[in-house]
Amino acid sequence: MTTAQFGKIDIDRLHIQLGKGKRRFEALHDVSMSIAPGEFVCVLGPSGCGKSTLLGAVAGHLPASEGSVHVDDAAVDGPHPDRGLVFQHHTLFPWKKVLDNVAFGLKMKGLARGERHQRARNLLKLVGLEGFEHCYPAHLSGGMQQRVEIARVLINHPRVMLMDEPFGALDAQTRLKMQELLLEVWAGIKTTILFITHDIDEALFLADRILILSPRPGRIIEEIKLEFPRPRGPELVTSLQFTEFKRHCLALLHPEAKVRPLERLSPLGAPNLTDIQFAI
Ligand SMILES: Nc1ncnc2c1ncn2[C@@H]1O[C@H](COP(=O)(O)OP(=O)(O)OP(=O)(O)O)[C@@H](O)[C@H]1O
Repeated sequence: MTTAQFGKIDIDRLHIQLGKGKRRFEALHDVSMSIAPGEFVCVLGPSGCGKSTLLGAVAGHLPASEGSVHVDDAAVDGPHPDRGLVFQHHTLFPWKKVLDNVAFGLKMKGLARGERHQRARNLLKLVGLEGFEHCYPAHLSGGMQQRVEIARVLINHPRVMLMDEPFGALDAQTRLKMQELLLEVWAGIKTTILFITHDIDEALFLADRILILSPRPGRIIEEIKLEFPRPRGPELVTSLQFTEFKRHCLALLHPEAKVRPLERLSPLGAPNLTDIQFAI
């Protein structure tokens, strides 16, 4: 596993207002956080709380109303290929073959055809799509299209990957496979990942740290550090610690369910059964 040098994100007292005139409202309120190079951070929060807005601010698509966003100490003031975006719905060019979709970023940089195709092939291998270089996106499954998306972003060697519910449209089994694939790829390249999801299990499985946002206007209400050992596999989701953390997240995100948050999450590797008194 490599150690990342780049991809530090600093968000300082960020406020974002959206809409115009009387419809103007605050989407994010006083959000501050720092993400270390190579860290995997997931953001969870209720629908409409501003998760995509936060991602949009780091991407440079949405200006701060107050506060700032820095990546590697440079102020974010617009989009940059150093910050790659992956969405739920793919943005592949339907008229281009897989290889040309992935190589597109390098074409923009002026690299020769042979070089860009070679790099695209390497990345397609990394995401398990060797042999599909000459297919058109429409001939691939949803999971395969998301693999192409990931390769397409990785070809720019981004310092930061911004992922907005990238697996939200996939069936449960494909989603799990994609999560494992993403962890494998990330372990190799160690780019910083900021990942938005609605799915508590997904966040717990993937992240080093989870940030939970309040309902609109979004602000950080809790930060959960996860030290589940890596590499992580499907058995993790059935462990006692995983369940504890899941119940804790549920309590914060779905107060109507009256799941009580744990006062103290038991330390990883040392489950304490007396902690599992989830009064409902
Ligand atoms: N361009 C815009 N103009 C006005 N309102 C907007 C705009 N974009 C988003 N909103 C509103 O801002 C709020 C935050 O939106 P955002 O998409 O960031 O939330 P989210 O947490 O990602 O939601 P979801 O989980 O449902 O995708 C929502 O209430 C949304 O309706």
